[in-house]
Amino acid sequence: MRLGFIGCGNMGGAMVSGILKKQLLASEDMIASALHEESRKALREKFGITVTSDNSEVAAFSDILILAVKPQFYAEVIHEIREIVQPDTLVVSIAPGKTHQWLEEQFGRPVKTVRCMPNTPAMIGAGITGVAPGEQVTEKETAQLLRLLSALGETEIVPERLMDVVGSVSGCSPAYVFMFIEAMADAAVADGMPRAQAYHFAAQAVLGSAEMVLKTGRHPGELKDMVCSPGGTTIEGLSVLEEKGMRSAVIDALRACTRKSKGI
Ligand SMILES: NC(=O)C1=CN([C@@H]2O[C@H](COP(=O)(O)OP(=O)(O)OC[C@H]3O[C@@H](n4cnc5c(N)ncnc54)[C@H](O)[C@@H]3O)[C@@H](O)[C@H]2O)C=CC1
Ligand SMILES: O=C(O)[C@@H]1CCC=N1
Repeated sequence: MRLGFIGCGNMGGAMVSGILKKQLLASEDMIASALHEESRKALREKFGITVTSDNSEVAAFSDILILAVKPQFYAEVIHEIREIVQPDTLVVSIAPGKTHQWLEEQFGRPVKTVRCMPNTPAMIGAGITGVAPGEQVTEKETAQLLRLLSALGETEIVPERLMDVVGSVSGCSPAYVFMFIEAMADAAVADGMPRAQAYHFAAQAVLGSAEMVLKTGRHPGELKDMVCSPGGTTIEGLSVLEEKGMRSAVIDALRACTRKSKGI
């Protein structure tokens, strides 16, 4: 199976990296395009894959073709490759907001489209990808794609109407989690801890807490209560977070993200 990436920046690169690490494909089976010679050289050196400036070459090579450019470039990129994509090529969109209907309209004919929403933890095999296959895609093709995406972490099929939500809750949310880790570390540094040590403690606390939610199956509120000793230190901090509106800030942020996705 031959895999191609049109554009290979943060997300495309994370996907190539995850797939190579798990050895699901060899570097000879992958191709990517990049706009600038500097990026092409960097990608060749980093991954050993073929890199070209010609999006048509990527489209002609690929059984699975991942459109890994920003959503605003989707229309022009599809215009370049629409005559080259074969009827049995799987065209994978990883952009927010680009519906199957919109994608097909750009191609001007029925195409095997799959909407996927990965996230950057894919780079270390700890991602999660929401997948909504289009009507033209067979179960066998979906299974083949899921096997490939499993190199990036977990995969879950979702109905297309939830793809914008997947975008906010897992596609974008790593940025908010990194921000949370950064803020926790800043506080620890302010109170005297060396910077590197502060990132280690903060990140490990987030990782362990996430694993507790997944592995115990217990409600996050119950796990939170277990940390808050009566009259203790945690509850003091917790009341500050409530006072400053942490919950509603997070809810509003993710819903803004979903709204933006629906409008792209
Ligand atoms: N960064 C993330 O965490 C995630 C990104 N995505 C989606 O992935 C897609 C790519 O996002 P990023 O990797 O973050 O962006 P990026 O800007 O890091 O990478 C896009 C790459 O495409 C190249 N490019 C632009 N126009 C091109 C063209 N006409 N032909 C070939 N290459 C071209 C750019 O030079 C750049 O290297 C977007 O649609 C985004 O919504 C989805 C999930 C998570
Ligand atoms: O910021 C963005 O638009 C992309 C989509 C999901 C994560 N990053």
